[in-house]
Amino acid sequence: MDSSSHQFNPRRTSDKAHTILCIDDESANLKVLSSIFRDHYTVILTKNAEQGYQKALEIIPDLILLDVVMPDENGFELIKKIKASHALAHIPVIFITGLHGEDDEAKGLKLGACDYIHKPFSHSIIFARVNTHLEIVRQRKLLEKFANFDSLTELPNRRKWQTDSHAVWQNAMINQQKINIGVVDVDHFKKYNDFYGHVKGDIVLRKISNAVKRALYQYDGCIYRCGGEEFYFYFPENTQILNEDVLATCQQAVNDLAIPHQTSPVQPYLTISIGAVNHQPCPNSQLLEVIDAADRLLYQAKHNGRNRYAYGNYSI
Ligand SMILES: Nc1nc2c(ncn2[C@@H]2O[C@H](COP(=O)(O)OP(=O)(O)OP(=O)(O)O)[C@@H](O)[C@H]2O)c(=O)[nH]1
Repeated sequence: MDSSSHQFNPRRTSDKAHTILCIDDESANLKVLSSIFRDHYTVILTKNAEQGYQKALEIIPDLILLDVVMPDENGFELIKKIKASHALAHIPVIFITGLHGEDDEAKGLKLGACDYIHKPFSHSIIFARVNTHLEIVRQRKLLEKFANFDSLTELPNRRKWQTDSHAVWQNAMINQQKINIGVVDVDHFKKYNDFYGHVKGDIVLRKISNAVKRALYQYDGCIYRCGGEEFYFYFPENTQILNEDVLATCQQAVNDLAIPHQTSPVQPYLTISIGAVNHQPCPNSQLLEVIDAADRLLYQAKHNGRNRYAYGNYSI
């Protein structure tokens, strides 16, 4: 390895917001890698494949620098495990190795590595290459954020609901756990917009969604913006508190904001209505039917005067 300086201007990814996991059995190599990157990134060092794999699962790094020749399990075996893991497959892996053969390099790239760097390496070149891959990571994260989050409320959006709710559903089915699924809707929001204007409407939508989010988080619940002023949520069955109390907490969190709504026939402040069901997912039940049931209960809550929740069990 040469010791040429790597003190050139790092790009936007150099704010220590990223974590690099280095896996190499040679302490001297780990030391050099650490010295190259530690001023710009969080660097985690591990000395063998198993330790590296466990650490990767624990911290989910942004990039992995991986040696090939190591005792016990080599880097080629480890990358297969990484690429087969749902949690780790997306992480870019760069081989740093003394194996210079064309076949080895081709094998490493075919196994899913995004780059293959020969030892001895230039400090400035490895730094530049890692920077390039971390820039791609940064852009991928940004894209994921745009795709999965609502820009107004910063809540996860309908697309994210579709993936998360499916996972929550499957998990509840496997663990024989009941879940609560519901719909929140702001009361007389059209009247609010008409009277106060859409800009204020946007601001209060953000306040309301944040209040419900904070309330639900206490109970491991999560809320998603799935329509204009309509939000879907779930929270697991909780042995410490009645499910209906969770709904009452959400309701109260919005009432406590005391956002004036002069033209509301319900209260002189903004309120929400909630429809929610308790359900044990099973192979014969479907998420869409459960949401429909929650929606019917929401309608009931609206019909019965708003600023309330309607809750029930849903079984098939
Ligand atoms: N400011 C703002 N308004 C929104 C947004 N999305 C939807 N809305 C408004 O939300 C209102 C929803 O109106 P309706 O569906 O008639 O429902 P509502 O007036 O809340 O009445 P109920 O639901 O029956 O209590 C409409 O005026 C939409 O324009 C948004 O992002 N910002």
